[in-house]
Amino acid sequence: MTSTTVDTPESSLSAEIALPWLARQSQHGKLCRRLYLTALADTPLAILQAGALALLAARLLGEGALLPPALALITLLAVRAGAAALRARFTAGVAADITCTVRNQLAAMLLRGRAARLSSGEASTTLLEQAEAVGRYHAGFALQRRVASLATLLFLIVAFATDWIVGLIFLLTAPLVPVFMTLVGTGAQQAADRQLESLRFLGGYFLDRLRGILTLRAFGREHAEQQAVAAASEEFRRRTMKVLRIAFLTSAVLELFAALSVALVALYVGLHLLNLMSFGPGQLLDFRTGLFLLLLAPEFYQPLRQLAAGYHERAAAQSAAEILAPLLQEQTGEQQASASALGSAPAICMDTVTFRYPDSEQPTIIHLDANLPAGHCLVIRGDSGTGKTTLLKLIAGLLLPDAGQIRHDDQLLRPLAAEPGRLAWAGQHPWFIHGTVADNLRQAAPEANDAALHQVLARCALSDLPLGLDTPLDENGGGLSGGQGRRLGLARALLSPASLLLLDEPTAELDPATEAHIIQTLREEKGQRTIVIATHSPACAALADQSLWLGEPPPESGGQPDA
Ligand SMILES: Nc1ncnc2c1ncn2[C@@H]1O[C@H](COP(=O)(O)OP(=O)(O)OP(=O)(O)O)[C@@H](O)[C@H]1O
Repeated sequence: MTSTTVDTPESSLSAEIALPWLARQSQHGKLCRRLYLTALADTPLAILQAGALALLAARLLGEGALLPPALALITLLAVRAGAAALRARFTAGVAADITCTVRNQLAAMLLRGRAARLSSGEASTTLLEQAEAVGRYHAGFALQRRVASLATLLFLIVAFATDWIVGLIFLLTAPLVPVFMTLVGTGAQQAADRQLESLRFLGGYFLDRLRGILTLRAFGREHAEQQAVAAASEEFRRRTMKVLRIAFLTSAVLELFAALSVALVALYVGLHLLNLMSFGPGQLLDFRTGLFLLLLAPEFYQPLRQLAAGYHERAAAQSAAEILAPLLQEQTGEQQASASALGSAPAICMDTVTFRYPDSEQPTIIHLDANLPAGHCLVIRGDSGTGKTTLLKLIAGLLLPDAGQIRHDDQLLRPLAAEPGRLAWAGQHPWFIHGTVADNLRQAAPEANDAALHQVLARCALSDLPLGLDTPLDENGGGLSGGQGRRLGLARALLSPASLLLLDEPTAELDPATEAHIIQTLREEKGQRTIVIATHSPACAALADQSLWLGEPPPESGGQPDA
């Protein structure tokens, strides 16, 4: 059997393992099987079609009824066209299914904040382009590789059974395809890697500039940035063209191989039919058999040509898998660690927790220990940049410690998505949906009635909003002042039924009267929920049942952290 499996020397083992692993996540195994069967069905249909056409031509030139081979030919053509249409449909279905599965898993991972190492642009490129490359690879090249192996074997059996010299021509020329693909493999992979790198850069760069467009205008940088985006786009175009050039070159050279091989078979058959050659089984060759072999030749190379045409899909998917596989495997590990949901207010235990951002040389949190009983309030203090927000994210499970453990109620921290509503977060820069104040509050409690919404607004000193619950908001909180936006974020957290509240600077930039109002609200929450607050405010710090200093301890604490 002529194997068409291609493994370039630079193949990364992790990527090769990851690609089938990703495909197995797909729920639609049935669709994959149907695709495989319709793809396989083409080979026997092609052989029968060549046989029927040769018989019809022989009868046209000689004797015999024309109707049976003509009917058989028409039926085979129709069945083959139907199988091809079904195959195209199943291919699209399988590719979409795998892409969707990969996207869902990535999205879940992003929602849980496991993408600290990915910029927004990279994350969007990963979600859109790379997930699609993996889907295309599994429905295209990976499947065609298996189909081409079996089809090649079947054609060889038929060719050897009909005329061993034609069988030998097929056998000797078929390996040219995998050999050539191996030769172009290194170049194709490098080009695909560079294209992907360029796309990721362009995605991140463009998104960042779009976000900061007002700032860029304020500093008169629009033109310079426009040129920089154009340069990045041009680089991406150049790299894409290189990938396409390799893809076209591969296809063109393989077309040439296939044409030469078909010509060789035609020469052999023609010389024998004209009695210009007198060796091998060809001496006994009649017109019908000769035509059958001639028609079989292009069909023999067809699956291999299709394989070669999709070779760049493999390079693109392999580049994508290098990035996707570690992310998704990390997620599986987390899923296995997850267990049952927590009940009411959790106790929190931090055991020698250490955390370092991937880009930083020094850890932000080093060997941190703390024990917070259920329903208590922990206040985290420290100078700016000492890691208060980072610690809140660690407690939320949005970041994972590099060493040590964080436990909620003696159980290892579970992913947020596994227990929606377990905790509520009010950050320094709350995110809002485009809608009204009521729409945003109901993100936390969809069933809450207007009275409950008014009550929570009052508790957060927001009773005087111009249009009350109908005040319109945009994504950045436009429609409210910065302080009102932060308090609305707090109101949303308080409205949720979460048993753990994580609050980042809830009283920052408030006048003393409003701060006292908010502190009173938070005091009322103590006991019912476990609360962790990061703050610079001494008044807010008075809420603490326990406090934790990050960085240099203040002089009044006697030089000791007061955890
Ligand atoms: N995504 C990130 N990647 C790399 N470093 C980060 C990231 N986020 C924060 N840092 C760094 O980690 C350190 C702690 O940041 P963090 O936001 O936790 O500080 P903080 O104590 O909450 O500060 P502040 O009081 O100003 O809000 C800072 O030095 C910051 O530059």
